[in-house]
Amino acid sequence: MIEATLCFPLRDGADTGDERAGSRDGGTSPTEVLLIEKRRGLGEGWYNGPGGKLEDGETPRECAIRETREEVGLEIQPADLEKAGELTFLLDGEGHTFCHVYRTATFEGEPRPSPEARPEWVPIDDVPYDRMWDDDRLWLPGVLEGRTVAGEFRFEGGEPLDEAAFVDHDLEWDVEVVRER
Ligand SMILES: Nc1[nH]c(=O)nc2c1ncn2[C@H]1C[C@H](O)[C@@H](COP(=O)(O)OP(=O)(O)OP(=O)(O)O)O1
Repeated sequence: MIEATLCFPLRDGADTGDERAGSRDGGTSPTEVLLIEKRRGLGEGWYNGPGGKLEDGETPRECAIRETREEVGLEIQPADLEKAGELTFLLDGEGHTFCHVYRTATFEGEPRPSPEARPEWVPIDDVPYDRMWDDDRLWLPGVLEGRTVAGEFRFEGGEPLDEAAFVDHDLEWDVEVVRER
């Protein structure tokens, strides 16, 4: 099974233009999430968080930090990355991808585009679910509210995964084991 990551940087919309846009202000909830429009590979043309596949010898946390740096140019410290979910994507009954989901409200830098990704801050209340993977509308709202999730999502119809049909799912919320990793 492919092991991959997704990372969702969060900020208060009022911080727009601030160098330290990522730091939370006195505990207020973030209002915007940094999504990317994926320019190539799996899910091309759709919105998602920065992320990608683990490289040899890399931990999921290291992968999420590297992919976020490579795709949108933000720097994240390992301790600032909060584990928010573990998602299993099955294709035709077989494990296809295991995805570690992270979020962070603390990072350095300003998002910039790369060959893989065009970054865009979007209001948490206005995430473009109609331009994302079909499963995202089921788990991303809770992740953006600060919850943890474990999910299994079944696709059918053969490779590639992004052309298969999403058929059903199981979700478990507020999962302690997810938060610990
Ligand atoms: N059903 C799904 N819902 C979702 O939100 N993200 C998914 C998903 N299935 C896969 N992903 C994400 C996880 C991971 O961040 C990414 C994997 O895509 P990659 O960018 O690693 O793949 P590519 O085929 O583009 O790889 P490269 O050729 O190595 O760039 O897609």
